[in-house]
Formats: sequence, C-alpha cells, structure tokens
Amino acid sequence: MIELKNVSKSFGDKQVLNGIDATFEKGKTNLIIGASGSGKSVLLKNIVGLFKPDEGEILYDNRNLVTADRDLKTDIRREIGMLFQGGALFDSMNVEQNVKFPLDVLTKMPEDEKLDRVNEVLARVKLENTNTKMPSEISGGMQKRVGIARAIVNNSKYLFCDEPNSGLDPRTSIKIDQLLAEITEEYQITTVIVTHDMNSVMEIGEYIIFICNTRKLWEGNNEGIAHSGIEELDDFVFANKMMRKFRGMV
Ligand SMILES: Nc1ncnc2c1ncn2[C@@H]1O[C@H](COP(=O)(O)OP(=O)(O)OP(=O)(O)O)[C@@H](O)[C@H]1O
Repeated sequence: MIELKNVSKSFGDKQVLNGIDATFEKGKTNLIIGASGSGKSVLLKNIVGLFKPDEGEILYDNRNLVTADRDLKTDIRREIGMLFQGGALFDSMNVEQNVKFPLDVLTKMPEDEKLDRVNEVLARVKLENTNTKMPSEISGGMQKRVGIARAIVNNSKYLFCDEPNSGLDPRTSIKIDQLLAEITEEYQITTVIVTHDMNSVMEIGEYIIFICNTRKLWEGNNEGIAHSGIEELDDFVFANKMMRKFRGMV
C-alpha cells in the first residue's frame, strides 16, 4: 500500500500540487487522472522520489520515502518497477537483455536463475520465444509488454506506469490495460497508472483520483465517475463523443 498525506509541491511561485491525500491499495489498479498540465506527472515523480515534496508524507507500507535515509530509499527503490511512456526499451539490446537488465543491476542472482526469471515473466506477458528479437523488430504493443515484463522481473511490489497506452491503437490499449490489471491482482502489486485515457479509466479504474487546479478534486472508482456531479470532472469524463453517448444512457 502507498499512502500520500498532504503532499504539496511548488516550482518557484507556481504551486502544482496542494495537499494531496490518497491511499493506493495493494492488488488494486489505482489511477491518477486529470487534464493536461494538471500535475499528474509531477505527482508521480514525487511518489517515486524523483522530486521531493515541499510538504507531506509518501508512505510505502508505512515507510516514509520523503524522510528516508539512503539505505531505506535504496530498499524502496529496489521494490519499484516502472513502465515509461513509449516503453523506453534500450534499442541496442534484445528483448531478453532488456528484461534482464534490472536483475543485472539490482541483484547478484546467478545467470541461469536470471534467465529462468526472464523467461517466466516473458511467458506471463505472452512473449515466449522473442528473446533474441530487437525492439525495432516487434510491434508497439509487444514493446509495451516487454516494458511490463521488465518492470515486474525483480518481483516489484510497486508498479508505476506513465501513460501506458500512448501510441497504441484502442484494441491494443485495452489488452495492455487488462494485462496490467491481471498482473496487479495476481502478484498483489500496488499499481499506480497516470492516464488521460477514458477507456482505461472505465476498463480498469478500481481507485481513481482526479487532480484539478493543484488539488485532488474527486476520488472514487469507475462506477461512480460518471455520477460525481463535479463540473470539472464531467468536463474531463465527457470530453469525447462516446462518453457523451454513455451519459445519455445513465
Ligand atoms: N521541473 C519543473 N519545473 C518547473 N515546472 C514544472 C516542472 N515540471 C512540471 N512543471 C509544471 O508543472 C505543471 C504540471 O505538469 P505535469 O507535467 O505534471 O502535467 P500533466 O498533468 O502530467 O500533463 P500531461 O497530461 O500533459 O502530461 C505544468 O505547469 C508544468 O509546466
């Protein structure tokens, strides 16, 4: 579980986040949503420790990352997997080398164990027998799945995804969303996804926080999001035609 308590962040005079509270539970797909520029990425960077909040606590199973000493920070970081926008694979490494990378840098596992683990996670994302393919030889959806395999290969307890569907067609996006939700439940990972994709929100949003004008304006799940009665959230939710049609039905 990850808890945010009163997290605030400014850059100079510009306040980006103001008193954000949230509880991201284990085994759940947690989403951070909001309009472009609302501070989602800044929040994610605070959560993973790339930025330090001006105020507030970020508790990883009761361990506060903000005040943690170096050793504790290192321990927590080892438990984090990240799926970056665009997959962010190393172009010069094949699939196997990409997925094995976290084990090479973070563990002292013997090579044969590493390869077993790599093959296990590649099978989980349905990419058996692609070990020697280069990223340029596989589709965007497959690249994302390699990214997911790499993010969980070290038995990550926490998984962060920044716009996991960017650049994917809607069908492939749904498959990636479903895979992330399945893996989250199966391995009991605390998963936090930054997205502005309403399909993802409706498909996998078990706990959602909506960031607007520096604050958390709403929290809830995909069943409640269409009935919040909050104008700013409705503007976000019903921005596309399909969702406006859906509104006509509820
Ligand atoms: N390192 C930084 N220094 C100063 N300002 C920053 C920095 N990083 C982000 N900001 C500002 O914080 C605000 C929120 O940016 P952020 O990237 O978090 O938005 P976002 O919700 O992720 O948007 P998008 O959906 O477009 O990615 C923006 O006004 C941005 O200019």
